[in-house]
Amino acid sequence: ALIGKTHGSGGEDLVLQYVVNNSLREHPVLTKLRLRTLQDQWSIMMVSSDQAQFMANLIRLINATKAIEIGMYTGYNALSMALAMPENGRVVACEIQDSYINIAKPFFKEAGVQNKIDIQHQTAMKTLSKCLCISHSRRTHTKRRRTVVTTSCLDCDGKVVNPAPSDQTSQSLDALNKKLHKDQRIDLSMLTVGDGLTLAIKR
Ligand SMILES: C[S@@+](CC[C@H](N)C(=O)[O-])C[C@H]1O[C@@H](n2cnc3c(N)ncnc32)[C@H](O)[C@@H]1O
Repeated sequence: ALIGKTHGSGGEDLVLQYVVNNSLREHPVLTKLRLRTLQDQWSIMMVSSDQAQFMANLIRLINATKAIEIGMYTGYNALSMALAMPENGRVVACEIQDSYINIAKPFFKEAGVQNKIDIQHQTAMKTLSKCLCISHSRRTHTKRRRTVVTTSCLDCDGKVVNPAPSDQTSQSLDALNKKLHKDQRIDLSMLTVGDGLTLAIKR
């Protein structure tokens, strides 16, 4: 089965199939988690494996020791990032649905990274306000580190390209993409991997 996904041609995308066949290196526990997640009726929400691998490599590249996962679902991306981090690395992962958290937990344990993932069963707003508040108060004491914010930018079916007036999700995503494009405080890249990935790098 095709592991990557795109907004459009999906399983018929031979180039994507080639990319996945020739670059994916999936940890065995990630494979198990992916197969478990595919049994869920909302598995379309899962991050694509090639996108998660890219984010893990980004973590290695900038030696990140902190990541915040907003909406972890069954935890594929959170686990992938935790595996890419050193022992002192921490992924704060929030999720509002406890059924998804319950799926994720045994896989985090099996991969031996449960101590690196701080699961927060609460809304993104609560997690973000807590994390950003802490990082702001620490900024005066520590050396400035590179901050990379990544967001999903295309949604899984590409509706953001021409969002219907009634489609609030795609309208909001489109508004965010346009806002980031104008924001001179960041360097920006929008990638078409998975459901689309924006890299916003604080200047
Ligand atoms: C697209 S899925 C995320 C996929 C996930 N990153 C992965 O690795 O497969 C979005 C998730 O966000 C959760 N969610 C939605 N609204 C939320 C909120 N306000 N706060 C926290 N989580 C939320 C949903 O329950 C869902 O599990």
